[in-house]
Amino acid sequence: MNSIVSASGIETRPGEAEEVVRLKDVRRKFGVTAALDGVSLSVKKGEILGIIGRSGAGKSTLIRCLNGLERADSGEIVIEGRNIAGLAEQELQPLRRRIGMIFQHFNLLSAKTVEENVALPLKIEGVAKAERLKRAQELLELVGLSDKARAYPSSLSGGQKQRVGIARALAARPALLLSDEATSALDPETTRSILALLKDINRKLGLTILLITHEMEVVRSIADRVAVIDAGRIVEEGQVWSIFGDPQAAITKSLLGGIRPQLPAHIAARLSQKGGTEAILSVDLSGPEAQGALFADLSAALPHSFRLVHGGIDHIQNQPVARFFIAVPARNPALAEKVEQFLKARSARVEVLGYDTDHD
Ligand SMILES: Nc1ncnc2c1ncn2[C@@H]1O[C@H](COP(=O)(O)OP(=O)(O)OP(=O)(O)O)[C@@H](O)[C@H]1O
Repeated sequence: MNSIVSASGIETRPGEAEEVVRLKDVRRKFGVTAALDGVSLSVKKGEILGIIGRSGAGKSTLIRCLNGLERADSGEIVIEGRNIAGLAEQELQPLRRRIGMIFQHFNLLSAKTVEENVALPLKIEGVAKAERLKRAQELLELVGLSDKARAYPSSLSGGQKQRVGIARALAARPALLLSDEATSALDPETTRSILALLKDINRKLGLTILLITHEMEVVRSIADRVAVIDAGRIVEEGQVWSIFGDPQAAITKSLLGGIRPQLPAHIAARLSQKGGTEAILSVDLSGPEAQGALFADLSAALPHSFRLVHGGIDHIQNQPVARFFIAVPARNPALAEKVEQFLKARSARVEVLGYDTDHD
């Protein structure tokens, strides 16, 4: 197939978006622990990729391999078309500048003013003072902190400190912004404003962002795609609405437990595997099928065949994502079967969770 070499030197096939980052079979062991056990993934230009995983899954090791602080044992780490695995320290430095980073605890220098903090990456690059202060001003305007240029970090709120962190990360016009739990130390309202800022910058500048987080809400609200890492492996990957709407791996279901409707605990506690008066079904569907009148249609087709127990419709990336729990009379197995068939014909994922005798 024909390939095109773009301005950044990356080969792309026609119709394929340019990849800013590509990892291929990256491995890193610490003793017997495989922190990264064959990770392959890519981030396209202008995309926001979220990486989620439980503690110890390998997220920090992945970030450290990407910014060259950690060496992979094997595999390819390609940034803007260049494999950084195996590069010597001096060769790594200019490539490291192509990656901006923001951190949970901001990592600002307390003895420097806000504008000096923002301009620091440019000072390290040897950019003249007037030019770097001009750039710092532009960036402070972008993050809404022009009036704090001469302030010191200690006088700022957590949200303002993270805005400074974002401005500093963008100073050297990076190809990629790595966000390492950047909102984990912030309250929910401040988190929302920082996420809105990141999304805004992503849209305005076409900035590519890779964010590592244990907060599912962060991924839900700004990421385009999500990859789930577990024991050093990517176990699931796809568009956020699709993965959040229909997670396959047990770890993904568990991580998303707090964000997707769950069967209320008191009902779950009394389910048995047979012998109840009602079967409790989970019904998951996303995309266009989740729109509309599924339950009205079911009611019309099979009157008195179910009762809604719990659930709702969310919207992720403008796509409806529905998860409901329904109770179906168990005395008539043929009816329960028809309900299941009806829902599956509408592309729903249906699972019988158990049987209830004591409904409220
Ligand atoms: N320098 C090291 N020496 C020994 N083991 C390490 C080292 N760094 C990471 N590990 C191990 O590798 C695995 C992955 O660790 P990593 O810090 O990448 O996970 P994580 O997903 O970032 O976890 P957390 O969310 O808690 O920060 C863990 O089992 C960890 O104990």
